[in-house]
Formats: sequence, structure tokens, C-alpha cells
Amino acid sequence: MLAVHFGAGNIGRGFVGALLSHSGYEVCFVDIQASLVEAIRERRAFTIHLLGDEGKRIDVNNVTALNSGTEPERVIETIAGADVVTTAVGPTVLKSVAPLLADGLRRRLEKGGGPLNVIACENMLGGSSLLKRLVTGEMTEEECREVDSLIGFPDAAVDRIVPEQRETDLLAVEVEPFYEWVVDLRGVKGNLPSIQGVTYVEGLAPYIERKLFTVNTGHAVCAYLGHHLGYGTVQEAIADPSVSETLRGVWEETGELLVRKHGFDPRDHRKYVGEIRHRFQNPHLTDPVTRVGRSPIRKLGREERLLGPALQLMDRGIQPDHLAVGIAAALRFENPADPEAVELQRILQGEGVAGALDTIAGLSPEHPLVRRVWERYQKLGQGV
Ligand SMILES: NC(=O)c1ccc[n+]([C@@H]2O[C@H](COP(=O)([O-])OP(=O)(O)OC[C@H]3O[C@@H](n4cnc5c(N)ncnc54)[C@H](O)[C@@H]3O)[C@@H](O)[C@H]2O)c1
Ligand SMILES: O=P(O)(O)OC[C@@H](O)[C@@H](O)[C@H](O)[C@H](O)CO
Repeated sequence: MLAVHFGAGNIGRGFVGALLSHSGYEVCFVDIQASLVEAIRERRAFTIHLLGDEGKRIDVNNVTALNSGTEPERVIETIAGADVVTTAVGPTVLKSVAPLLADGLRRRLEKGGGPLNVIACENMLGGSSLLKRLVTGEMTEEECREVDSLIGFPDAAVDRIVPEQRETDLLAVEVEPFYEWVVDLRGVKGNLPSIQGVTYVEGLAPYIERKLFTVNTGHAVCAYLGHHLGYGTVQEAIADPSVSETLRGVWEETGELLVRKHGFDPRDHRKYVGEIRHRFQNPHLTDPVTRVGRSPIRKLGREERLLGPALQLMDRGIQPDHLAVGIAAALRFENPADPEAVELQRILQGEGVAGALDTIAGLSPEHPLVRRVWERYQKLGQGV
């Protein structure tokens, strides 16, 4: 069995690629970083370190790699013969991957290949569906019809904290022990891909929203408030009582939404939240707030982890006071090394809080959430 995985980065090597390899696939990573591709191709294996009390090491074998920038033809041929395709490149990078993926799928269809599933493992709602739209946007109507009947793009939710790497070995990757990979079986074509550790569900919405609005909302709040208070890591931030208290309030708010919207049992949800707090506090993890807060413009999107739950709560008559603090802290995120953080501050300087929320999330300046966020933004500026 052959798997093609776009993105040999943290989650690519430390989670998706590892699970595929352990399920018996030969994994062909596709990346644009020449040093990474060369190292994988040369060594054909790497090691995962589990950041837990036991400090376990896991070998990942039977891997190879291709450079999509310099070897597009080989990538196309490999996709044409693959049994599954996955991505973990980042939501904004999917559009760069789509043309090559479209060429690979076209080649497969020309050769009369069978059904194939393409699973985007990105932190976003509807990642595979977006990838399908981008791929079919490159195709003729006839090709689109063939893709519709043979190529599945099941949406997925992936959860494993893979922090910035401290390893000196380019390929070794440190990960938390926990993982969860949920795939919507309604989007699958042909047989369900056999991947150990994947849970297939009928309808992904409850799972992806629970993950994004708990793990990633909580993470973002710790990162942005922590950064504002001068902390370098999520672990330092969450140890501050004021951050911890805001996080508790934020999780109460998103929990209220998730329980009402998807019918989760409140006790089960409290347990889920407790486990996530425990994961964030993992003493073996050192996860910089700059990684967790990266790309603030993406994270301030209308359906994303902060505004998404806040707006849905307001639609239900609930005031998201703690989420408003998280949004305000996100607007204060400054990091010269992060192009989106630089752009965010440029927008804020020119347009102010209301203008920025309009430009970034299409939120009307009259929306009541804008006033709340503005007040919180001012208070944070005064150190309150
Ligand atoms: N790190 C985590 O804890 C975690 C957990 C769950 C989900 N995710 C999601 O996984 C995705 C990847 O995150 P990450 O932390 O692994 O990031 P990363 O930066 O470590 O990895 C991304 C990889 O994609 C490669 N890449 C960039 N452009 C490419 C292109 N055009 N073609 C092929 N490869 C390309 C990069 O070179 C890099 O190796 C994101 O959507 C993220 O939200 C991350
Ligand atoms: O990857 P992002 O930038 O969407 O979000 C940063 C972190 O919250 C994220 O990578 C988590 O570590 C991950 O989603 C845990 O499963």
C-alpha cells in the first residue's frame, strides 16, 4: 500500500505519516524543503519521541520523499498509483498543493485507476472539502464528473500537540502521547482506507467543532494572553491564575455552545475539557506562544476558533465575555517573525479595532461583539 502525504513537517512526520507507516503503508512525503526531502530519502526512517513520563521512542520506517518544487512529474506519477493521499501543510497552503494534486488525479483517471481518498489533516472546518474545490477548479467539467465519482475528499479532524522542535536531528520529532484522528465516512469513495488509529464517523461537524472550539480555542487564548503578559510558552501562560481563569470561562462558553448545538453530554464534555487542560499542562512540553498563536489573521476568521463560537453563542442569546478577551488579546499579538502578525498590526494602525474586525472577518462595525472586543482591547492596553 502506498500513501502520498503532502507536508513533512511536525504533524506530517509526528502524526499522520507515522500512523500511515504503522498501518503498513509505504509513505511518500511531498515537501518543498530540500533538506528535509533529502534526509528522508537518504535515511528512509525517523524517530518519534513521546513527551510523557516514560519518554518512549517510536521508530517510523518505510518512508521516502519527493520535492514538489523540483520533481513535479515524479509526484504526479506517485499520486496516480497511490492508495491514499493526505495533507498537513497548513490551511492557507492548500491552494499551492491543489494544482499538482489535480495533475496527479488527472493522470490517475487517464490510466483508468480506481477510487482514491484525499484527506486534508488541517486545523480547519471542511479542509478536504476546500481542497476538493481547489482541485476541481483546475479541471474541465468532464474531469470534475470523474473526480466526483471516483475520488473521495472526506473531511477530518486531527488532534495531537506537536510543538516546535528542539531536536538537533532534522527528522526526529517530539510529540505529546495523546492523539485523535476522526474522518467523515460519508466523503469516502471505495473502501474505507485502513489506517490504525482513525475513527470513522457519520458526520464530522460535532467532532471538528468540539476539537477546534476546545483545543484550539483554548490554545489560542493561552497563547495570545500569555504573549501579552510576557510569557514564552503555553505552559508558562496557563500557570498564571489570570490566564487560567479566562481559559476556564472560555471553555464554559464554548462548552455551552457545543452541548446545545451538538447534544454532547455535559459531564462527558467536562471530562473532555479536563483532559485538554491536563495536556496543555504537560510538564514535558515546551510549546512557544509564537507557534500556537501563529497566523493570527487566519485564527481571527469568522468561522475560526475565536469568532466562530463567539458569534454562534450570540446568535443563541449568550454573551461570550471571555471569548471577547481572547479576541482582544489576539488583536494585540505582535511578532515581527510572523507575516500575519505584522499585517494584523498594520491593519489595526490604519483601521482600528472595528475596521480590522470588518476587514479580517467581515464583521459589521455595528455588531455588538465589536463593542465588547473594543472594550477588552482597551482594558488589556491599560493592563487590566
Ligand atoms: N503541530 C500541531 O500540533 C498540529 C496538530 C494538529 C493539526 N495541525 C495542523 O497540521 C498542519 C501542519 O502543521 P505543522 O505544525 O505540521 O506545520 P509545519 O510547518 O511543521 O509543517 C508544514 C510542512 O508543510 C510543508 N509545505 C509548505 N508548503 C508546501 C507545499 N506547497 N507543498 C508541500 N509541502 C509544503 C512545509 O515545508 C512543512 O514541512 C496545519 O494545518 C496545522 O494546523 C498541527
Ligand atoms: O496549527 P494551528 O496554527 O491552527 O494552531 C496552533 C495549535 O493550536 C495547534 O497546532 C495544536 O497544537 C493542535 O491543533 C493540537 O491538535
